[in-house]
Amino acid sequence: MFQDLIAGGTESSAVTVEWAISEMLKKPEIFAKATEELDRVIGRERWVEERDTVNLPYIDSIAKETMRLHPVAPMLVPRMTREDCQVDGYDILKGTRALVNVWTIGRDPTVWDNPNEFCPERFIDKTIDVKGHDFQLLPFGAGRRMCPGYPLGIKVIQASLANLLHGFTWKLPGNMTKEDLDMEEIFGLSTPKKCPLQAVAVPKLPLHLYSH
Ligand code: HEM
Repeated sequence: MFQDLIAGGTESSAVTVEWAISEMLKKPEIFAKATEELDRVIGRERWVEERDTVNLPYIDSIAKETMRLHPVAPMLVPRMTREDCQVDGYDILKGTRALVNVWTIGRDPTVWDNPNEFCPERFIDKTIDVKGHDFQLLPFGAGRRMCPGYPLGIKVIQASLANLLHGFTWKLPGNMTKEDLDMEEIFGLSTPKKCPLQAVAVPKLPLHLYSH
């Protein structure tokens, strides 16, 4: 069970961070905004620590925007109705298997402006969170079977993304252009990238910070 918890937690965070950097390589101006925030809040003499993340609203918005477009579990975990009920005028019989398609909710044009555009700014100064109360953004699910690891998951995503952006300048390899970057996903129980991201990470902090 512990192995499952560790594997589930680390894989989900790594997939999310890979999507975040891929989306940013498609829209390089976002790197500049993230770098501005990191330089202002952290400076160039140290790495980002977990306690810093509350002071990094733009990094938080990048994480949320990535989870909106690329939820790790696009259909959550299936539910079974325990009694007959009605949802939005539809009769649902007891014992029906119900799937909540958070992937589609995250791209619903009646809920989101320009839903297919990666735009972290949409979360700036908004209270919308990933704690299962804002039904338009449910990357960790909601209710009694919501992800119990979400406080850890969100912190791992924020801290690792912040450090990867703080410590490195990101580029596409060789002559590759942002148009060449493949954004296809494998659609199943989870949604990893079909083609793993290949990118060049160039250190940008003082060299002694990379020594241990
Ligand atoms: C990026 C990080 C993570 C994401 C996006 C994520 C997402 C999810 C989602 C969507 C569910 C299903 C919730 C539902 O159907 O309402 C789930 C369930 C679960 N997650 Fe996570 N998770 C993450 C990290 C973690 C971590 C770090 C742990 C443990 C340390 C964990 C343990 C679990 C467990 C045990 C369940 C099953 C809960 C149940 O069925 O009652 N997850 N997760």
